[in-house]
Amino acid sequence: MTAIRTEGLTKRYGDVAAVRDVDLEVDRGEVFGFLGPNGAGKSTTIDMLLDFVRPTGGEIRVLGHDPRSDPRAVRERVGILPEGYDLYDRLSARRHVAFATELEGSDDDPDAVLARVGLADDADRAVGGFSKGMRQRLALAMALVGEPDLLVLDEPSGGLDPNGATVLRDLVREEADRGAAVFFSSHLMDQVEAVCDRVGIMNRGELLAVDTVDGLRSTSGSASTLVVSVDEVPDVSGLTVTDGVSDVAVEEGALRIACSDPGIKADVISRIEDAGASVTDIDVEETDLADLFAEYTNEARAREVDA
Ligand SMILES: Nc1ncnc2c1ncn2[C@@H]1O[C@H](COP(=O)(O)OP(=O)(O)OP(=O)(O)O)[C@@H](O)[C@H]1O
Repeated sequence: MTAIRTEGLTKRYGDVAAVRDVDLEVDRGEVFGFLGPNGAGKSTTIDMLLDFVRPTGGEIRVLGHDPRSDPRAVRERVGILPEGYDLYDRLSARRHVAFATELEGSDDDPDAVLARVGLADDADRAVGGFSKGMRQRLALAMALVGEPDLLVLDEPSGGLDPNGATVLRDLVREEADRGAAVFFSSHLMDQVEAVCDRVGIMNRGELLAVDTVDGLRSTSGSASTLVVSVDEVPDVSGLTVTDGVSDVAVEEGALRIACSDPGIKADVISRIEDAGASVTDIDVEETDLADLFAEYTNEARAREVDA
């Protein structure tokens, strides 16, 4: 079942197109990472999914409902970790979660929910004394109450230490495995890369690409970079025309060969040897999501400058 579907989703603020013509589909059981630089339109998109902001154009369905005509039906089944959330400093962590269960009409045990986010030992403490990361864990616990069909997490990694980041990753996978869709926005590429089935890259209101991380790697033309150290740099002008090689650079006794086809590496190495060089070392650098993200957003900027 589709958890989120948008068609031509658009939001204008005067001359600013915060979100432009976005078509998006996220399924139940899927973890979808929503990436983009500041001002890309991520929060505006999330706010439209939850009817906190009204679109100026396009269609939206969340869990089969139009949030504009049926916001309650949507919010009842969605667990939300908003960008800015309110906690009550004098109340305990347990009281916060109990409050969320009352609102949801859920019979979840608040202590069990707090244990999932690593706050079991702090259940009785007033949250006024909580650190930033502990507050973030508590807000996440409140979003988990009631087994939502869709989790919408706006920058969920904020303030989390490495242990908290692991807890978050495990929780996200558990929720997807029980059939929930997880839609989260983030600037932290390694978090997104580790946990997402697919990612969408937003820039200046436009959804530039939607794919798996591997899919983005192969369409960007740089799945990985082969770094081949040689005793003497040979003439490799023929290499760039090889299918599967998207770029060749020479750098301090090494050739850096960007490969769009991961299967081309052995062939590339034998061609370097055929050109008369002795290969002294070979290293493979996978293109990470941060590189891909920079590539997509820089390309979009270059197109705008050209236009
Ligand atoms: N209420 C508003 N009035 C006018 N412009 C707005 C409003 N809300 C958002 N915008 C504009 O819409 C664009 C997208 O903003 P949005 O907050 O959705 O970006 P974002 O991707 O969530 O950014 P960030 O990562 O910084 O949170 C920005 O240019 C922003 O200035």
